[in-house]
Amino acid sequence: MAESFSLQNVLDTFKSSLSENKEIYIQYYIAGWKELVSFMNSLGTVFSFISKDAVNKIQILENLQAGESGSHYLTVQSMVKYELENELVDLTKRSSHPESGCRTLLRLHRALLWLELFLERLRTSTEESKTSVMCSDAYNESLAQHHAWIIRKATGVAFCALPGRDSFFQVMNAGSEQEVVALLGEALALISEVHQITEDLYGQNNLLELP
Ligand SMILES: CCCCCCCC/C=C\CCCCCCCC(=O)N[C@@H](COP(=O)(O)O)[C@H](O)/C=C/CCCCCCCCCCCCC
Repeated sequence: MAESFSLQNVLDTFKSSLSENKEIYIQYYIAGWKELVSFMNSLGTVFSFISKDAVNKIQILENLQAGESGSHYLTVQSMVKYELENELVDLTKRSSHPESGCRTLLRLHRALLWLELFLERLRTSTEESKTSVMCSDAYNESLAQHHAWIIRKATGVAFCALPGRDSFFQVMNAGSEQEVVALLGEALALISEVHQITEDLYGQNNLLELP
């Protein structure tokens, strides 16, 4: 398991991603994902195909931030405005802008819903609950509808290799079970807020189905 991983770190980075006026700083949003990916890497090579895709998407966003138009990629709101005003988003099929920031962040945004559903299941789970079941139920309610059959199959296999509930509670590094449950509640409120702000922004701009 990743030694330095803690749920508090994830909570802190997502907290930093929200500005006073509820804009989302891409740098911290990405940092939250990096924490999660480092945890996933510690679970074994069966998860490599998932973490490679997440890392690839994080890298695309980091490249945009480091590029000559980087100042427009400060927040999700400024990115959406800039890319739409400058016609930098493929809206109906992938063509001239296959790796726009809007499209790339949408994939992570959908995965954030999976995370929210999974953590909520963990929070309310009992000793008998199976992480593989919680994880695949959350996946089926969120990301699965956006994935091809082959990805759904591979993902199902990977879920079977997940460690048990006790290991998850330990790796969160948040103390006793009651403390973990309390911290999960706090993290969930924040993740849900970040998700909802992005969902509303993308919905208002018809960006929720970007190819
Ligand atoms: C104590 C905390 C517990 C929670 C720890 C969670 C750690 C999760 C870390 C990272 C999650 C990975 C995020 C994956 C992003 C996937 C984006 C995506 O949907 N990509 C697909 C579409 O992209 P395009 O082809 O349109 O560019 C792509 O096809 C996907 C390929 C790989 C499979 C993605 C499966 C995602 C499953 C998410 C569950 C992860 C389970 C990890 C369990 C710890």
